[in-house]
Amino acid sequence: MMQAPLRPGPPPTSPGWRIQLRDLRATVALVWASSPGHTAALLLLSLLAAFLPAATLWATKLLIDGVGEATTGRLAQAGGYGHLVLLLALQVGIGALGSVLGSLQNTSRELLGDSLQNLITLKILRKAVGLEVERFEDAETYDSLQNAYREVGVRPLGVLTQLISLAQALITLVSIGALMARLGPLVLPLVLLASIPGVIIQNRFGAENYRMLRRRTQDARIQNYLGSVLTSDSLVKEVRLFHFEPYLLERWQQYYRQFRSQLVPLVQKRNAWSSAASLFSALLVGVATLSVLARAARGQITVGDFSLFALGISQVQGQFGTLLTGVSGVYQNLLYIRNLFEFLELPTRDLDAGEVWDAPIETIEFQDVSFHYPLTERQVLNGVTFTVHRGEALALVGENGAGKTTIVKLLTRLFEPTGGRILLNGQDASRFSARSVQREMSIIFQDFGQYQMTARENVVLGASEDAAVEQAGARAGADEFLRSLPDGYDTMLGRMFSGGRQLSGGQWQRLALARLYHRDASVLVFDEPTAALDANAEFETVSRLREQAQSRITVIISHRFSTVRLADHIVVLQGGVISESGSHQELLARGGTYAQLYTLQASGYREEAREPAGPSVS
Ligand SMILES: Nc1ncnc2c1ncn2[C@@H]1O[C@H](COP(=O)(O)OP(=O)(O)OP(=O)(O)O)[C@@H](O)[C@H]1O
Repeated sequence: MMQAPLRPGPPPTSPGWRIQLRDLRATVALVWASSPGHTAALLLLSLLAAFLPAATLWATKLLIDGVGEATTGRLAQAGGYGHLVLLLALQVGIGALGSVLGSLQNTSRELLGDSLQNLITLKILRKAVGLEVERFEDAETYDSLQNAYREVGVRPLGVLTQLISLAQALITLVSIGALMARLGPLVLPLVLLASIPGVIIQNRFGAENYRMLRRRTQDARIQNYLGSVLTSDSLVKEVRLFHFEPYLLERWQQYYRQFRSQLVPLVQKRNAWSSAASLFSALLVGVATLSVLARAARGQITVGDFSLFALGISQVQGQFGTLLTGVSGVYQNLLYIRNLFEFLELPTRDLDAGEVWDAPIETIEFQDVSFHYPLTERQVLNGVTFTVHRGEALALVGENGAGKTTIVKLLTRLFEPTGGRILLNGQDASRFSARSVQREMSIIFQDFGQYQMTARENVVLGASEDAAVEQAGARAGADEFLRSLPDGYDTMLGRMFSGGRQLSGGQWQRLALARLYHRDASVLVFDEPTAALDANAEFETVSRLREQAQSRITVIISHRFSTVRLADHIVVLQGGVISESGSHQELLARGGTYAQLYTLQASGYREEAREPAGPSVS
């Protein structure tokens, strides 16, 4: 059965002409900015080349007329043999000039395309850096990013090339048209008319193709995801073990079949209409040829004139087609480029806006903080109030989805509260720039990064290097295994690149801890710090953490009560509301949720310890 897409794709959009005009200007400016020299060169060379077809036709006509005279014994009238050779040289010269111009044009276009691709990719990456973290959890942003990337390579250069082709076609058409006008008043209009149906068909189906692709964006993303699950190194074990492959493959194919069912009628219809247009065109060209033949029969034109007509038809049709499709091609390219601009126009957050915070954080105070994620209504935090001082460890406890990580996201200024205030050393945090506050914080997230880079890069993350790298490694209990790697801290990690050493889950986590310690921050945040560590390692890590937290504020999120109990202050969250708070002893004495959960987990350990046959906790 066909699976419904997760969400419907974005509707096809046709921006108004004002937007199109603005995009056109922006595109030309973008191309120019990427390489002014190559853009100017391409423009000049193309305009020069636009005169060549007419020049070739005229030279050919003169040569054929000359040859005609010569072969009928009137060489002297043709200007003599020398003149014929001169005409031939002219024709060959024009051809040679055409090749030189063409080659220079190609060079400029290729280099311009490369600079442009680089500039746009850089713009996209810079944009992504400035986007709100929330955007990355939003499917639409992903679509937008994917659409933007798809357009990087060809579209903007396509617009410029088409604009140049338009000018080029106009020049060529006017110059050849002037030559053809000599063959009778009807010839040129008939030949031009013959080009119109083909162009109309091309436009109509081009627009339909665009709409189909845009509708498909979301499906293509799901299909890509399915493919990536099938080829992922981190998922391969689970996928094999659960025999997930047939289902994934089938779904992947379903998306393809759905796309195919739209593609087939489109291709068939387009080709049927195209052949009808060709027939019509051939008919009109036939009529035009008849009128020229009639003139020839009356002796009103020369053989050269007829050759001009015969060779000129395809030129005129080609250039007229370029002229008509050029306009719609620019229009269509601009539709695609809108995807790029849509992404580049997404609002960014200025992380440096506000006063600069440059002191250690001594107290953090949540005052009646509430929060709902952007684009959602549901309050995930409600009236959250607590204070934590330097030297203290705060633990956040609660079931999945209670709001623990959200508190951390607010604390670390990835998001701003929608209600209430967060005070740092008694001052409203929102006054200060997010980046300057973040400098005082170090964090290890539940889903911390495993960067496919060297161990050293994993620890310093671009910060200037010093001896503190090894110190941080030692504090995280990672120094020993990192030193034992082939190149020590400079060993490439992960499987993605050749020569990379894969670490175990616990080792990666220790490396992330080293990263956390490496930043000399006054607030340390541990979101599930010990999830991938064994019991010994957990005890070691948590004890070390307590030792090192004396002059800092430590915030710990954990489901393990053995970790939580070490905190000075424990906040229990239920559905985004604090249900109780206090020290471990206070909460136990209170006999509330915390006490119940603690007793439950502790009894689990005791049971296991008593029962030798049961699973051991090692
Ligand atoms: N980006 C988001 N957009 C909308 N809702 C979100 C987003 N992230 C989290 N939520 C919702 O906010 C609530 C709190 O999530 P949060 O991640 O803070 O929980 P948690 O207590 O850390 O859970 P866990 O123990 O599973 O990590 C959940 O109901 C979750 O569905």
